[in-house]
Amino acid sequence: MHKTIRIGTRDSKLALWQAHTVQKRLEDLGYTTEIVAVKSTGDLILDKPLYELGITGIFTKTLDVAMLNGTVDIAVHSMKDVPTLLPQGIVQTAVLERANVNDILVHKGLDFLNSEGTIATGSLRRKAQWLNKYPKHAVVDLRGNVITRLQKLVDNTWNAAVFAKAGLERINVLPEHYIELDWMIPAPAQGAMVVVTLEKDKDITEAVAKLNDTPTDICTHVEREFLRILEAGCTAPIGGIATITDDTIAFTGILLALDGSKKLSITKTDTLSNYKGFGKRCALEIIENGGKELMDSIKKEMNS
Ligand SMILES: NCc1[nH]cc(CCC(=O)O)c1CC(=O)O
Repeated sequence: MHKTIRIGTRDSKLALWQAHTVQKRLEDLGYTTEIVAVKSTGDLILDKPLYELGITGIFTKTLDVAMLNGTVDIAVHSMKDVPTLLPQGIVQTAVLERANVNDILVHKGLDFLNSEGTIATGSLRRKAQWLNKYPKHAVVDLRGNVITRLQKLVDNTWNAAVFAKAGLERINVLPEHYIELDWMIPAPAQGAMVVVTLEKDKDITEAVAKLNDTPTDICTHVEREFLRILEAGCTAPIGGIATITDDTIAFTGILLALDGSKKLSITKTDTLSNYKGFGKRCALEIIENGGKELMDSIKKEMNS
């Protein structure tokens, strides 16, 4: 293949780091590439919580359009920002080996943990899990790219804010004062990067497929299947993490009330070769055990 592969990416520092990582991997395989950075709607609207914007795929839509218009050949995304159903004509081609999956708390001292305090996050999942564990705390909204959010934490009186560790590590801004939130269940596919291609571009799809890491592909498949079945197109506080040990795949998934007052969780294992449908089986078990009612009340509250 002689064509230059045009790599579409958002223009945040984290997105560019991820695109450059994919670029290097493709060039190591002998392909010629070029980075094309675009601003996405999700980065332009900073004053509203993400879940109020009412658009799924707010971070990915601009790049989807660029691909379908033929402005770029492939796009690199943080996989957790990608809607579980891709637009017609766009296919998931490679999931890169996953980095750290955990959330961390960046803080100004931890005394508040056992009393009252305020933490900042724009994520329904993080907010609900935080309030479930610390019902006396307040949670305020925090939007913007990683650097903006770190700066807002410095500029405000909040005690702490939650971040994906992978995001801070990648752009080398992990602060000194942080703790691992090993009890918090991450977003499905957190810490994984995905490369999407146009289904009709057989040569490019074949080239990009060489970057796929099978274990990460399988774990994120299970996590996103759990998400897709549970949420059915609506955003909700949902977390999910799968891990592989030898021939076994383990999954933990959660669904919470928006205010953290209810939490449904599931932990299950299966043989690795049964991974297809495993996420769905876990989601159906949650739905049967009170998840349906909880999802209905979340949808009602979000639409009111
Ligand atoms: N929602 C924004 C977003 N998308 C991906 C990452 C970090 C990298 C990752 O989790 O893959 C972040 C920042 C964060 O959640 O703190």
